[in-house]
Amino acid sequence: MDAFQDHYPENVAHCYGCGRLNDHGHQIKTVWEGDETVTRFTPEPYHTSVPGFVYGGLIASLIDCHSTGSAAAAMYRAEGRDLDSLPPFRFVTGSLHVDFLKPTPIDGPIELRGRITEVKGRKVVVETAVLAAGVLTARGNVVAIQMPEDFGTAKPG
Ligand SMILES: CCCCCCCCCCCCCC(=O)SCCNC(=O)CCNC(=O)[C@H](O)C(C)(C)COP(=O)(O)OP(=O)(O)OC[C@H]1O[C@@H](n2cnc3c(N)ncnc32)[C@H](O)[C@@H]1OP(=O)(O)O
Repeated sequence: MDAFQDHYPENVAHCYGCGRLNDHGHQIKTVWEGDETVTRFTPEPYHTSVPGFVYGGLIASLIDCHSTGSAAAAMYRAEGRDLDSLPPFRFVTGSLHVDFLKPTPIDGPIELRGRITEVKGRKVVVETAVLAAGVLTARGNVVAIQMPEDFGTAKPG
């Protein structure tokens, strides 16, 4: 099955976390499983924090891009639109909160399971459970905001 990220327009497909065109990035892939969004990622040995465990910044990064992708997919779903239909929905991170509940073992795949808890205007809130071998090790809460037309061009105020 195609992942959400396979449908990102080329000009937003370079993100370090989720861009399919970023050779150095994580290139995560997220799909619907019922009402949950799911990303599976296998960490490399160099993603270490304490030996044997995953670096927390990687977990935050995975939650971040899993959530922005989930937000876009949720908005398409809410409008009954195909992921390739135009104009495309693009979401950036307004807020990223992570609770690290337990060390995450590095020796196997990590699963992120997201639930959409709010869709309002340009905002989508995604809650994500991070599991390693079925054990909940972290929880994320992301407020994703539809990218403004002038993103990156507004002058600092
Ligand atoms: C399938 C195809 C999909 C394509 C997708 C490709 C994506 C690829 C990209 C991948 C990216 C990967 C990920 C990355 O790395 S994204 C890179 C990291 N993120 C950024 O650089 C974002 C920088 N910030 C901004 O540009 C602006 O501040 C944004 C756009 C976020 C909001 O500024 P804007 O002026 O536009 O917003 P608004 O004031 O009209 O508010 C609108 C609503 O939002 C609510 N709000 C705002 N901020 C926050 C906050 N911090 N916490 C909680 N809520 C917040 C606000 O209360 C309001 O809600 P409500 O009052 O209506 O309820």
